[in-house]
Amino acid sequence: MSDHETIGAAAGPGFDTRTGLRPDQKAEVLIEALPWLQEFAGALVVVKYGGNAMIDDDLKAAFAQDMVFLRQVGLRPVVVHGGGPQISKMLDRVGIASEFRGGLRVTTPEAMEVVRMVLTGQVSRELVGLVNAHAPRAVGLSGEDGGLFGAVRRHATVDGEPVDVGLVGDVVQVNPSAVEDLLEAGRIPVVSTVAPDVDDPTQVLNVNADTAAAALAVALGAKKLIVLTDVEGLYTSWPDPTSLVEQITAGELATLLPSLTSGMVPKMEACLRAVQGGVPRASVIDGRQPHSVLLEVFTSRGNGTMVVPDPDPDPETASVDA
Ligand SMILES: Nc1ncnc2c1ncn2[C@@H]1O[C@H](COP(=O)(O)OP(=O)(O)O)[C@@H](O)[C@H]1O
Ligand SMILES: CC(=O)N[C@@H](CCC(=O)OP(=O)(O)O)C(=O)O
Repeated sequence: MSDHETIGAAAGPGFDTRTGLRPDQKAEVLIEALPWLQEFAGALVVVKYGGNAMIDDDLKAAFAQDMVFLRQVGLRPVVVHGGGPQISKMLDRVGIASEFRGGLRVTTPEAMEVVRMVLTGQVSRELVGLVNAHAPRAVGLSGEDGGLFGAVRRHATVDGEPVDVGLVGDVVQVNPSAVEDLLEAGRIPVVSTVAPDVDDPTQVLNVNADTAAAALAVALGAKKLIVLTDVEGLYTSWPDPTSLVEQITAGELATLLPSLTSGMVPKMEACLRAVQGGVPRASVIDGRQPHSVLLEVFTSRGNGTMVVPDPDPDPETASVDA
């Protein structure tokens, strides 16, 4: 008899040796989801899946299963994926060094070819395949498809000084109809973040995936933006574990932003832009936790850091916080 079977025999009839839960505990987990299933019925949720959270095959498969679960229970998930580490690995293989300034990859024309190839030809394909292993719903598209994104060259600054980051873009136009058509057809769109330059549409630009996810969430009128990364959330004084932030208002985040560094800058800027653009909630969660998206959407505690709008100064029109 295995350890689990021994525990199961002691725990009584109906004990699930696979999950380690008694029937009443299982029922409790399902019932906890009920108010959230009601709250999110039909909701459009943009989920940004960062390359650093694609750590192993089991985690990626669990993420794909979560997307199918969301769609199956009536939400409308849209995946925007990153792939920073995967791009760096491929650049290394072809002998091109990776350099970041202000959290953005310095993108030469040679690097841009690799960025486009890895995002649309490798990372997107893998995610689409993993989702479709559960249900044939995923369709991959990039910012180039159906006029989804238009971008302008980013004029980046570091410590107030202008820096040249090359072929890096900021999304300034979103035509979400291609994504909406897919959602209407019951699909799960999987979006890669390369975008044509609006000033020269034959030129594609490398858009940070956090930034693109925020622009898409605003354009689609999403109910929530969820950003998966490889830390628990935002720390006000990184890496002090006691400084993890559970909830922060847009105003507080705007004040904190100048003190943030590296990958957290585009991530928190994206959450701020999303909330300022009308998305009611933007959360940064730990993608290293299997099924972190399900836990975020369907449990009372959620996890990570949630960015919320500033409180309404007029108590007459202020709504009760969900
Ligand atoms: N204040 C902070 N709070 C949390 N993480 C931070 C902070 N400052 C820097 N980081 C770093 O930012 C990283 C996440 O950004 P990034 O590597 O770009 O992730 P992703 O690939 O998910 O977009 C974390 O792994 C952490 O090392
Ligand atoms: C301009 C810029 O930095 N683009 C990113 C695009 C991919 C991305 O954002 O991936 P993550 O979400 O995994 O970081 C890059 O080249 O790495």
